[in-house]
Amino acid sequence: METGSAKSALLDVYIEEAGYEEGQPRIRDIAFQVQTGELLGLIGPNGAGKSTTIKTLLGLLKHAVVRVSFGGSSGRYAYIPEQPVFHDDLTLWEHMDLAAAVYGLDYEAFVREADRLLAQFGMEQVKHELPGGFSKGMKQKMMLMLGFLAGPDVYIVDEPFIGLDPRATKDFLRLLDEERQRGAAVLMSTHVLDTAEKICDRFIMISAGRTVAQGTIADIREQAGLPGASLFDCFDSLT
Ligand SMILES: Nc1ncnc2c1ncn2[C@@H]1O[C@H](COP(=O)(O)OP(=O)(O)OP(=O)(O)O)[C@@H](O)[C@H]1O
Repeated sequence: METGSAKSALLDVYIEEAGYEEGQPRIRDIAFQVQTGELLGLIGPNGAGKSTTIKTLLGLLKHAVVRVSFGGSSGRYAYIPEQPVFHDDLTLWEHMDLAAAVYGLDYEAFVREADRLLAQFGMEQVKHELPGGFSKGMKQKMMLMLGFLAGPDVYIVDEPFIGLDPRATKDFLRLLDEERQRGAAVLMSTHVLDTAEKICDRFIMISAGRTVAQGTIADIREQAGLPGASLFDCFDSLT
C-alpha cells in the first residue's frame, strides 16, 4: 500500500463534488495522487467526467468542493488541452516565444529548447506560419510543444493521441518518458486503452462521475474479477 510518504506526491487531488451548475454535481468522491516520475491514466467512457475532473483540479469550475496541491520545487504545471487553443494572429514561433515569456525562461535556453522540439515534431518548416492553417495533428503537436517548453513538475494531458500520426505519437511518448525520468509527474486522460495499458503506471477509472476502479493493471484486473484480462476488457466489464 502506497502511503505517499516515501516519495512526495507532485499532484494530490480530492474532489468531493464538482459540476457546472449549482446543486448539479457531475463528479463525486474522486481522489488520487501522482508521484514523481509516475504516469497516471484517467480513463472512462464518454461523458464519465474525465474532462470535468481535469477542469476541476485546474480550478476552472465554480461549483466545486475540491482540494488540490501541487508539489515540487516550482509548483509549476502544464495543461495540454484536448481542443487546441491558440491566438489566430500569432505564428507558431510567436506562441512559443509568448509561452517562454510567461514561464520566465531564459531567452537562449528557450531558443535551444524550442528548436529541439520543432525538430523532434518535424515542425521547423512551419514555425513562422499561423496555426489557423495547420491540420488537426499539427495543432495538437503545437499544444504538446508548448507544454514541453514549460518543463513543469506536473503534466496534465487531456486525450493527447487523437490526430497524432504514429510517428508523432512515438515522439510524444519519448519526450514524455524523458520528462518522467527527470522526475515530472503526468496525469493523462485517454480512450486509447492499448497504449494506456503499455505506458501508465497506474489508472483511475471513472464512470458516471464516480471512481469504479483504481490502481495498477493488476489491481484493476482484481477489481474487475478478470485475471489476466486486458485493460480494455476490464474497462468493458467495470463501466
Ligand atoms: N460545459 C458543460 N456544461 C454542462 N455540463 C457539462 C459541460 N461539460 C460537460 N458536461 C457534462 O458533465 C458530464 C461529464 O462530462 P465530461 O466532459 O467530463 O466527460 P468526459 O469523460 O471527458 O467525456 P469524453 O470522453 O466524451 O470527452 C457529462 O454529463 C456532460 O454532459
